[in-house]
Amino acid sequence: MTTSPEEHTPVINQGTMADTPDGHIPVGHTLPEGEALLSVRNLKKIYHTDGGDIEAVRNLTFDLPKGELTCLVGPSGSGKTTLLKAISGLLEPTAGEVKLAGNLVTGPPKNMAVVFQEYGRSLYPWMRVRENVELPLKVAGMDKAKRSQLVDDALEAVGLDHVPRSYPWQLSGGMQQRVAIARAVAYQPEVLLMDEPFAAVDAQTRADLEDLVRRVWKQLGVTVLFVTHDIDESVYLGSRVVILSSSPTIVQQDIKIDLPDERDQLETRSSARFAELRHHVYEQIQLAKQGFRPDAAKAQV
Ligand SMILES: Nc1ncnc2c1ncn2[C@@H]1O[C@H](COP(=O)(O)OP(=O)(O)OP(=O)(O)O)[C@@H](O)[C@H]1O
Repeated sequence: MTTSPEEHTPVINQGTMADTPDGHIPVGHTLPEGEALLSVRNLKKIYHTDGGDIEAVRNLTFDLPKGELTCLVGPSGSGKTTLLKAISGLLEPTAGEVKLAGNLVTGPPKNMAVVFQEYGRSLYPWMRVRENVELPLKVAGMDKAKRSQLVDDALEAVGLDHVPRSYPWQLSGGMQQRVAIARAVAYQPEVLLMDEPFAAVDAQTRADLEDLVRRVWKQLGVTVLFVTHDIDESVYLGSRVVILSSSPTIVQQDIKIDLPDERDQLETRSSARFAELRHHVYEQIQLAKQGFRPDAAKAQV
């Protein structure tokens, strides 16, 4: 039986950000000039390879308002990493643009930090925890007293103030990822991009790290874009979930997550609303895997 995404729409509450009555933010919806911290417009990426062109991202448009925690989910190979690289200025898009606070992104922006999945490769093994966290601040030319205070605060925020002199390889995987998060936090970015940061840690540690991200997000008021292929994680973490289609990628659906702001691994995940939202996102991902494309995309060949 063929299904359409409309048939899978859950009953979702009224939100605040230009959303439709059922809680969906219309695909391609943009905020008025000046309201978005990060704007992605008609972003397209084609990889030119010896074996031919690979159109990874076809046309992506969305805005991130300041202070929101948005999760991006999509099937494997749907272009999540490609998108994040383009947003962080590490990859030049084939067409379209990314703007951060109104400025065109053409290289890694100063007010952005990225946390990758592979913490083992993002930390310098010959530097102690404290030095790893401090490094971007040093590179930015910050004075020693201020650096020291920011590193102390960041290590405390991630619960690692007891191991500042350890080397990364002396720590567990979860602790190493916390060092990577501390480094991003100390840098005080306006936007924090996270690319499947917890994919390589065990389930218990992952739950702790999810709560850490929500805590840090609230404390700092930072705007977060969190990429994951884990549906439960996207619903638990986000105030909004953007669902990507399979490649060549477009936004398939954009939904508000109306769970209470205070989240708890046991309470939230066992609530009826969590189950409903999870079910909805799961169905959308299944549709994406089957090659479903929303109406708005059918005209985009
Ligand atoms: N450097 C590259 N050269 C050629 N093709 C690439 C390159 N990087 C990615 N691709 C292709 O672009 C598409 C999107 O890949 P990407 O890694 O961005 O997806 P993803 O959603 O992050 O995948 P995953 O969920 O497996 O991490 C895939 O078809 C991939 O094979």
